[in-house]
Amino acid sequence: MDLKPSHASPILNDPVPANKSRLGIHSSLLACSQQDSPLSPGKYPKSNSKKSMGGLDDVRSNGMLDAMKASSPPRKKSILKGSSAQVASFDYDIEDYNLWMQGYPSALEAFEEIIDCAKDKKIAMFLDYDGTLSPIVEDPDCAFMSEPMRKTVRRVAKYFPTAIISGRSRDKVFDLVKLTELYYAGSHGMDIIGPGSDTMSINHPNCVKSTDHQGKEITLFQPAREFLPMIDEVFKTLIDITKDIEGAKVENHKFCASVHYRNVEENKWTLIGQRVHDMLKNYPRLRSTHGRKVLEIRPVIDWNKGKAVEFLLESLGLTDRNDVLPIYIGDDKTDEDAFKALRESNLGYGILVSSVGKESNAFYSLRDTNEVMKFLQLLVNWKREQERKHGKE
Ligand SMILES: O=P(O)(O)OC[C@H]1O[C@H](O[C@H]2O[C@H](CO)[C@@H](O)[C@H](O)[C@H]2O)[C@H](O)[C@@H](O)[C@@H]1O
Repeated sequence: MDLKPSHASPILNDPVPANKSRLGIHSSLLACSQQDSPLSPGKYPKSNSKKSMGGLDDVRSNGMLDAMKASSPPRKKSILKGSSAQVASFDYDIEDYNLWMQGYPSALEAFEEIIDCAKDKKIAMFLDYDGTLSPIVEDPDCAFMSEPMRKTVRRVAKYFPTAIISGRSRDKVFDLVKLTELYYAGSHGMDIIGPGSDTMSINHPNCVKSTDHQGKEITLFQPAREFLPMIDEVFKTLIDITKDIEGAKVENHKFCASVHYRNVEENKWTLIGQRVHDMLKNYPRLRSTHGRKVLEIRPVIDWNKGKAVEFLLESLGLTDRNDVLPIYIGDDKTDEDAFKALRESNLGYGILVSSVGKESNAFYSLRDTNEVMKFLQLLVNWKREQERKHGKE
């Protein structure tokens, strides 16, 4: 089966990715799409705040402050209709949200549609960590995964090749997830361990041999290895330049570093942004991206979560096949690279975890981590039933 679209994909130029480019996908996936969204281009801009801040300084004039403000919407007490979480409601108009859902249908409600596409295929599951498997909390060190979620992910991995792709360091995310049956990609995919141990070529320039926690020999894929000393240096500098800003927190994720401002007074956000921006002037080979109330400092290399998905699929022997359906679930801007990779290759589905309407390259949505768990459980139950029918259980 031809996995390429029948015409040049408009995806890159399309400002309304979720509705328009649904039309550009391969027919096997298209058959599963039930509706096109009536949303108009630019309906959900990345930022709600005013664009021009008067050009007072770099951070304001280059839009960095806007992005910082928009990076996680303010919470509000009202509960969204049908929401499965007590805290998953935000300061957004509910009608607007429901309209948005027409372009990004709930993966729970569209479950039949999804498994219809999956029934003759091998699902490969890719999961983000923060905001997807664990709810967003104030302290990044306390972003624990619930036991029911862990049990669910373990079951998912029993039936489908499953990888976690996180902005955290590989070690940190493993410490939080604690499941040996998964593949792990840390530092936004710049540190991958997994199927590679058996199939990754050690001759690849970015592969290195190492040992895991149990002393077992493994192969790591680390395309930003040369940046290790630079990130260490930058981590120390970031601690230094934020030490007088109450609530700021800096994390070292080995191939990238994070500066959190979730617990910083909003009137200090510009200051943080400005200092990070100034520091980066000394590091032209680094750049900053925005996560949820976090600035992420990372190497300027052509690598991201989307490339990591492609790499893992290849390492798993799952590329150039028409019987594979990758599904990526994530909540953050950095997950958009993975959604985009799947959308552009017409290979599989991105599912955005969000309680607010925002433009995305995902196909479907889930409101919160509870809905993620429900979706994963449905997949496992469906797969078990399939295997039972085919006499495997
Ligand atoms: O790719 P991810 O696994 O989603 O990691 C992205 C960032 O996640 C963490 O920060 C976010 O979650 C924290 C805990 O809920 C929250 O306090 C913070 O505001 C969020 O930005 C992690 O600490 C970052 O280093 C990751 O880059």
